[in-house]
Amino acid sequence: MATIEVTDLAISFPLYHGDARSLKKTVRRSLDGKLSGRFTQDRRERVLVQALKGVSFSLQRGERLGLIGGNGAGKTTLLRALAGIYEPLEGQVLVQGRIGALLDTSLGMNDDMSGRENIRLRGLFHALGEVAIQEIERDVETFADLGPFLDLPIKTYSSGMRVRLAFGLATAIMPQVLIMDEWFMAGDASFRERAKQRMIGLVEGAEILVVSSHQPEIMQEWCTRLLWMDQGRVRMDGPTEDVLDAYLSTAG
Ligand SMILES: Nc1ncnc2c1ncn2[C@@H]1O[C@H](COP(=O)(O)OP(=O)(O)OP(=O)(O)O)[C@@H](O)[C@H]1O
Repeated sequence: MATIEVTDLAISFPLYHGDARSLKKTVRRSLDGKLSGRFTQDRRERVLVQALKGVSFSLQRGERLGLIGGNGAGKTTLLRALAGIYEPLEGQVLVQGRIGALLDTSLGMNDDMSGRENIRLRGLFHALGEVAIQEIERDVETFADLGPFLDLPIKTYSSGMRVRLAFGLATAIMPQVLIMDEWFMAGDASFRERAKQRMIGLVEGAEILVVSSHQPEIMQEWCTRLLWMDQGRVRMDGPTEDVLDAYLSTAG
């Protein structure tokens, strides 16, 4: 059964810079000699940006969680930590269930191969047999609706075409936990409607969705619960309408 358990998660990034000493000085000067809550230093005196700090929550089967918050709040870092791309510096991320991550359209794709070849490659990666691979190929072909482009190298695709293929693929081999950036809900209205139908199918199968978005309408449409991220911390966690009301009233 799919579950997510995040406990006291902290992630930070060292600030490498051409002139690290002057960067450190600038940070220090601007903070009146002290490092603020968002910046720390490690033992090697490198300046670190605290992308996430003290983040805890758990998700059960069937929950659709939205991440909201301003620029740099930590949403992308949290999605990447859930997908296993970033290792926690402190705390724990426990994800049970097969993960599908829609964070980057080039993730797991070979640019020189055609859409069809990429579909087959994904099937082989998941150790599927020929019959199952053919089924996925038909399914993604119909969903992505790329016409003759399906047999051309994906480096010839527009960004919207890549999204269609990546979305189709990630949802064809059913993940139990779907982790997604709002970028993937881009595309024309008819694609969004079909993507929504497919997502509803996934979530109604009692799996978990975690999605990041700046758009309140997307949150209302897709999520049952919101996590409001602010400066790398969870500012509020609750039902979509409650958190959205509080967030929008602060944003003014
Ligand atoms: N690879 C990186 N190197 C250094 N700092 C980073 C890196 N990735 C993120 N950060 C920092 O971590 C913090 C959180 O960034 P993150 O991208 O998670 O925010 P976000 O909420 O997704 O923002 P946005 O809505 O603008 O995309 C920011 O202060 C950012 O500068």
